[in-house]
Amino acid sequence: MKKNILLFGLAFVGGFTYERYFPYVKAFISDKGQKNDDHSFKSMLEQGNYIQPKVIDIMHSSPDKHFLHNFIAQHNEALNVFKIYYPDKLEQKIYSDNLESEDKIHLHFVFNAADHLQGHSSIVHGGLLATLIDNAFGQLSYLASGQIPTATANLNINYRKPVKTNHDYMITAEIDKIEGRKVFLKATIYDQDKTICTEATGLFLTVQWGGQMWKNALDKIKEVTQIDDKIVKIDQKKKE
Ligand SMILES: CCCCCCCCCCCCCCCC(=O)SCCNC(=O)CCNC(=O)[C@H](O)C(C)(C)COP(=O)(O)OP(=O)(O)OC[C@H]1O[C@@H](n2cnc3c(N)ncnc32)[C@H](O)[C@@H]1OP(=O)(O)O
Repeated sequence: MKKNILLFGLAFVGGFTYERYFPYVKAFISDKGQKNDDHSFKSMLEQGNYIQPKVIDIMHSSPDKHFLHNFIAQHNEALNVFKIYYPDKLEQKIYSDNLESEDKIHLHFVFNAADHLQGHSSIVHGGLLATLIDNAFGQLSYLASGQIPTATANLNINYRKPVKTNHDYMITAEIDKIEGRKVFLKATIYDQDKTICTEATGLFLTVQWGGQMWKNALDKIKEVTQIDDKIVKIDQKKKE
């Protein structure tokens, strides 16, 4: 009888652990994120010591619902390339203290949109560019405000040149200033010749929404990956 209870208990705990962690483990060991590792900006980002945290690939593959990650990044035919790069010094701060408001932290997002994301023929839909920039601002402001969720209060976009499908582009997002709950950001989309195609500014405000959801997601990922040890440093990888 006791043995049966013990077996039942073990099965229950095993099932719970499997249910909770397996999707993350699967995402972590999957090579999904490695398929589109090459792009036009790779050597430039390597020289600038930008890293590509593995956690981002996990977020793209995770079962947690998120608009961009689930709708676009996971759609096999939408983005030929979608890679997020953080500066090395940001990596050390993600799970610890706040970024200093004066830090000019940059995040870089490299993307190459497939034909499925065109508006006019061979031109990436402007709404997609707004989404990518909004999401970049959302990540950066979340990290810059010490992992407090933020909401878009204002987003301005100047579309200077068409962004073409099936070409590599880079979004650079940075903090302009932080004043209390207000995070002011700016972003630029460059083509492979470093020509500016799109410029944006944004105002994000810290809010009470969904903080626990993001915290839970990051905690789960952290537990599975022991993130501090497993973040992939592309410059180190290259030297190996
Ligand atoms: C390891 C890596 C992990 C990464 C992990 C990343 C996780 C994280 C990723 C998340 C990535 C998703 C990113 C999606 C981002 C959205 O899509 S959010 C959804 C779209 N946005 C919305 O729905 C917001 C709708 N608006 C609102 O709810 C409210 O207007 C707001 C924005 C919360 C502000 O309302 P409030 O809190 O009542 O603030 P309020 O008192 O009105 O204003 C405060 C101040 O801001 C100013 N202000 C407010 N609005 C404006 C405005 N539009 N323009 C100028 N000033 C304004 C006010 O004038 C006031 O200024 P002061 O008088 O204090 O100087």
